[in-house]
Amino acid sequence: MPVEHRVAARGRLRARVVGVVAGRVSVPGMGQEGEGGASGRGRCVGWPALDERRGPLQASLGTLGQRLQPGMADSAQAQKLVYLVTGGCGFLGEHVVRMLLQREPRLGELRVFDRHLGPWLEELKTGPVRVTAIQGDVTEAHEVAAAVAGAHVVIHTAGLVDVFGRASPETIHEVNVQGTRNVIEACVQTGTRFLVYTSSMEVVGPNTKGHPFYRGNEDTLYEAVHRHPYPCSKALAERLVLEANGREVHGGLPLVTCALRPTGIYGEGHQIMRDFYRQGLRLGGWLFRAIPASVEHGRVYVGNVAWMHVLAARELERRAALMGGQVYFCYDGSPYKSYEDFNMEFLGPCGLQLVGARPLLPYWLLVFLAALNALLQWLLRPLVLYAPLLNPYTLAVANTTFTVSTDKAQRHFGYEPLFSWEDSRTRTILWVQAAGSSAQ
Ligand SMILES: NC(=O)C1=CN([C@@H]2O[C@H](COP(=O)(O)OP(=O)(O)OC[C@H]3O[C@@H](n4cnc5c(N)ncnc54)[C@H](O)[C@@H]3O)[C@@H](O)[C@H]2O)C=CC1
Ligand SMILES: C[C@@H](CO)CCC[C@@H](C)[C@H]1CC[C@H]2[C@@H]3[C@H](O)CC4=CC(=O)CC[C@]4(C)[C@H]3CC[C@]12C
Repeated sequence: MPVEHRVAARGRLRARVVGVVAGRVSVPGMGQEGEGGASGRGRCVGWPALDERRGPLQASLGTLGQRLQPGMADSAQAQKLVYLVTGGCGFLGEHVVRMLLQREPRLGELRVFDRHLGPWLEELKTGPVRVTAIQGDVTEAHEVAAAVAGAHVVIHTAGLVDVFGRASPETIHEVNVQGTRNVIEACVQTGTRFLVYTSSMEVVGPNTKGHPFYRGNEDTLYEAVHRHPYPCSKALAERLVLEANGREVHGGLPLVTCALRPTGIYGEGHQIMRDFYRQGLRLGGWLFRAIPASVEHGRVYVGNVAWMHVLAARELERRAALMGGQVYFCYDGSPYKSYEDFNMEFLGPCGLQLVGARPLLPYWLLVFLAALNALLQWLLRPLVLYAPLLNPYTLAVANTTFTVSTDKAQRHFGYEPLFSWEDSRTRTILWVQAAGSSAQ
């Protein structure tokens, strides 16, 4: 039976903590290189500047937890640490949570914060590490503060990933930008010193002009201009995180932050891959090529993205001067291919075929269909949510080369992919097969 625990502070209801093994929320106590970054400091057309929106976090810590000891002192290296993963029940978040439990020896308590808690969290509570499930919303500053209080490290993956028009631009901004601001302010107020933010390749591009980004790295010059609410929000949030590096947190020590920028993530739990599989099954085993095979789209395996988060979080203290305020693309040995050809690496062994060596429809017709979908979405909005995969934005992303080639994470914090391409491929195929058959 999960224990339900409500954390009260300042007389208000805080985030719901579900299943705290020992019924306790806070266990506090612990502690630039010139590389600039592939722009990402781009412009968001039609979006407000950072400071035009909400002010700083208002919530106080109230009675929550003990006061933090500043920093993780050398003498306390063996000390067990408290980690918080926001969005810990999402596609990437679940992998980060499991990776931490498997590969972080200093982990003493793992707080999993999400708007929607997954039932799989229950199975984690029998292990040696205390797993604290916290149902909360990153847009609620007091809920975030309650969850952060006493944590040594925050991995902030929570976000609204929507490029299909399901959510309003305001909601995307609220979750991705204000939510991130709340996380930063909570760190500052509680004395939490280490923050790893899950950014995105979308912070850089593809831009609105469709310029290719061909095997670029964090220093590649690129004109980052965004119009879509999702990349705009990720770019603004990333900037907040990087600018917060060096801020004094409660206790007097500096906040150390970095941002990881995955390209398109794939692997177990990837819903769009599963949707393509089901669509192929419905079409009798066929998928139809829409994008030229020559357009390269960057992809990275979820297990390696999770591993990169764990390593970055671990090394942030020791290598604060080098890593603080830095951005890192997420990369591994996944091959450079078009979006559709890459998907076929998994869908092919599951019995699907991609028809056509070249796109079956002329590009202008795809542009027309994407625009039609956008129009239908707008017309139908008062009645029903129409949000197909194809729209002008997704077409532009899928049809513009964007791949990375870098070793910055290896140089800065010793990252090597944990999973080879063969492992990543096999794991993903097994998951697609299982996810597909469970849908039958
Ligand atoms: N999926 C991809 O290909 C890529 C994702 N990313 C980033 O990685 C992060 C994770 O993305 P995914 O795992 O793919 O998405 P996801 O949708 O599977 O996971 C996001 C999680 O955040 C939670 N969440 C959303 N709004 C929340 C709120 N207001 N309060 C608390 N929790 C909230 C959701 O419930 C979900 O569990 C996001 O920040 C996204 O921008 C970056 C690059 C590529
Ligand atoms: C034109 C269609 C023909 O089959 C294919 C449409 C595919 C699109 C739905 C995807 C193509 C590229 C994807 C995006 C990309 O991987 C980068 C992303 C990074 C993120 O941070 C979030 C997800 C995404 C925007 C991802 C979303 C789906 C695509 C647009």
